[in-house]
Amino acid sequence: MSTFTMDTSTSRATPTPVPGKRMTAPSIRARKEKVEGGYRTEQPLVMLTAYTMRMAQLLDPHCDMLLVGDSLGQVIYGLPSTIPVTLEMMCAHGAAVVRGSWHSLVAVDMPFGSYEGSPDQAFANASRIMKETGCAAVKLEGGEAMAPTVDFLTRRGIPVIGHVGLTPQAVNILGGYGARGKTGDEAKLIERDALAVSEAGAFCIVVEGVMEEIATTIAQKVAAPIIGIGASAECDGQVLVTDDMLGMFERTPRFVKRFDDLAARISEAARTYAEEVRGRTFPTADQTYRPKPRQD
Ligand SMILES: Nc1nc(=O)c2c([nH]1)NC[C@@H]1CN(c3ccc(C(=O)N[C@@H](CCC(=O)O)C(=O)O)cc3)CN21
Ligand SMILES: CC(C)C(=O)C(=O)O
Ligand SMILES: [Mg+2]
Repeated sequence: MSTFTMDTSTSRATPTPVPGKRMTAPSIRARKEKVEGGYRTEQPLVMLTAYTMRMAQLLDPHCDMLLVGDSLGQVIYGLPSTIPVTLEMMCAHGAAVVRGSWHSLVAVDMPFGSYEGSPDQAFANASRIMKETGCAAVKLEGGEAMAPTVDFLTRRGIPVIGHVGLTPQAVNILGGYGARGKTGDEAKLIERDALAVSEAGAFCIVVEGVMEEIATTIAQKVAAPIIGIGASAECDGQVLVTDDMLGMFERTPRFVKRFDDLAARISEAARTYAEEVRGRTFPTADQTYRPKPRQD
């Protein structure tokens, strides 16, 4: 069954729109229910990162949400951290991912420096991201300090995903990418951050690189679904960087499971191609334009 049609007016491969089928911020939020003693999620939420149209097409049917992560700084652009990532990069890749998806909610990371200054700055840049990409939500890093900004955006029509625990844009403050919440005091701060962002209106929260105990507490206490990355199975959903999960990266954090070894497969394909070009065994007649033999 073909899921795509070619939109000839733009010559772009675009998904056939299915009205009303795309996941929405309220539908994600509603996956978590109030029960006695806290909150729980029946079926875990599935999120992966995507940066390109074609990858979005392939991942979209299997996910609830696609995240255009600022990890594209490292993954796509070879930058040393997410700090140098620009609004222009996020908009370009965000638009590509929206064009390649029709089912998953697409969220775009707000890059470092585009939202921390004030709620006004955050609104100006988040609305630009939504207008230029067609995404349904933005994600921003930070806890209590960002709660007023999360509140400001959500009251003005912008669904927000929070991100607490290991927040990579704060790498220069944290001093590295080590797991967070190893002391009781730090654990309390991360819990307060998640609660503050949830109460400010975030429809879900990414919790990254924290001890399992914290994830257990937060998942139970916080109304917004908790999407974990390196935060144990106690979360309401999981996210990974797609390139990590496909085995495209040499060195990956401990929390990554490799579901494939694409790096090895790509190297092998390139090696075979080079061998055949050099040995003149590619191209063959099948890949060569020749006049058709006459039919009469
Ligand atoms: N490819 C990729 N995957 C990610 O998960 C990711 C990015 N890029 N870029 C943005 C942030 C940065 N993240 C990172 C980066 C490194 C580690 C890491 O090296 N962790 C080590 C422990 C490091 C330490 O203790 O200092 C580990 O073994 O888990 C973890 C998360 C998560 N995000
Ligand atoms: C790892 C996820 C949560 C992220 O923020 C990113 O890909 O930038
Ligand atoms: Mg990010």
